[in-house]
Amino acid sequence: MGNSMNVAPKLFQKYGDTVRVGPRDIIFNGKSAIQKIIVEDDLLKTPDMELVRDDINVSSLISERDRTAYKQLRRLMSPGFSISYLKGLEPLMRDCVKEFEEVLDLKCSDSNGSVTIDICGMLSFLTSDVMSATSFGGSFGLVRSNDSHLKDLFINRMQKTAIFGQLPFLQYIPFFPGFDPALDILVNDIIAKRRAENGSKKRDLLQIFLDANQENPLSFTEAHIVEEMRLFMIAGSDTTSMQATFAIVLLLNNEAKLKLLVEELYKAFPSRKDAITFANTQELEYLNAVINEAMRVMPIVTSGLPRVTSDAVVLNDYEIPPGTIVGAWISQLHKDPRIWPDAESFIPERWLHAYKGVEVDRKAFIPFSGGSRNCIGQQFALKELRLIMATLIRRYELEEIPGQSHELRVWVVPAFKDGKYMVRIKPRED
Ligand code: HEM
Repeated sequence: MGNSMNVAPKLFQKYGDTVRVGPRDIIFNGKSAIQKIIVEDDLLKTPDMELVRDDINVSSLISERDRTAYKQLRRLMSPGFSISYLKGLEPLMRDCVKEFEEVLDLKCSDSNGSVTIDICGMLSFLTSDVMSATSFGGSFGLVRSNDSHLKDLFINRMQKTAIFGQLPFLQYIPFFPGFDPALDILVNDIIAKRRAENGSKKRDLLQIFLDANQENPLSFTEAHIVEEMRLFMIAGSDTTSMQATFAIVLLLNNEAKLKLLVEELYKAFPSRKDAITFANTQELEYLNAVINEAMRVMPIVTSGLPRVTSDAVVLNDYEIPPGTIVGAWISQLHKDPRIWPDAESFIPERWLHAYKGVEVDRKAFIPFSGGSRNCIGQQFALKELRLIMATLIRRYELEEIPGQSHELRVWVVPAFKDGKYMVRIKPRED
């Protein structure tokens, strides 16, 4: 798994847009095949989605495969991602970013003005604080405490779930470490605290889960609440933090592009103290172009989106039989030189006007997937990315520590092989 992001592109290069990688397992590149798999035919997720479940009988928004049950879940959770609801989350998100800034400022002043930090680790703490603050009733405070303990509980559980899903016998081997009960204790404490607050009803994801449980305690059980919280914490934190880190890597390695972004941000926020908000970052053209281009060149979804055919379907001129696993490689599509001139290069300008005579083809850019199973957190993530990027780039000078490897490995999302990305950071003058 760790190296699949590097193997698949080589297979496509060698064999073309359709590569059979197992008896009933085919990976696809090409706009029409990917659009058909993900959007037009909206094929079902694969049975191995069950591997991300703690308990095979307890599904979540991410792992539910049955179309009817999935629709009900999605309808239940959609209010938690509506535009008006997201607007209400802004103060909570901004408080987390403000805390991040205070911690950065303190680190700089304690070190005579500038400091070397692992920006990847710090952003991962920040996005976990944002998820816990906006969705589960209170920030974990990881940025302030610099203690990864709470986050590790979620990550370790995810890893164990995947290991036990593939090698179930391990659970029965004496002394093989099982699930750490600390995660359940943490989540159950959060739930108990919210139930005790009965009077002041918050309208966050946790409350949506609790209300669903109160209405239908048999179909949306306590175990479902825990499962949703666990998976939302994972889907909503390291995805955004890694994408922000990748945008920084690209900017620090493309000085001219960084300069253009800094200019746009100085114009929008002449003083270092100017408030950076959802509204005043939404329309910043170059910032949005940088974010799109970073998602294209260094995406966090680096494996194919796996789906399974229920009927025969024609993809890339091949008739694919029912019961075949078909992988839609969006990361490959995003770098297809037939669609993107200078596909491997970081060129935010292509999002502003035709580049080398070619307008961006929006149907060839689906970083949040499409169809019924698209990312429910897309708008949440974009708003968060704009706040984080505008804050970091407007308020700090960043410089990459030279000689670092940019090599990646994939677990749930890609991570640096060295586990960190070090930058020198210094508050900007006004
Ligand atoms: C840059 C950030 C993000 C990217 C690029 C991203 C990308 C994606 C993609 C490609 C999928 C579809 C997977 C598939 O089709 O198999 C997905 C699903 C999902 N994402 Fe995101 N995501 C991001 C951030 C978030 C955030 C912030 C949240 C929550 C607040 C979130 C929650 C989810 C959930 C719950 C699903 C499953 C949806 C379903 O199956 O109905 N994501 N994401």
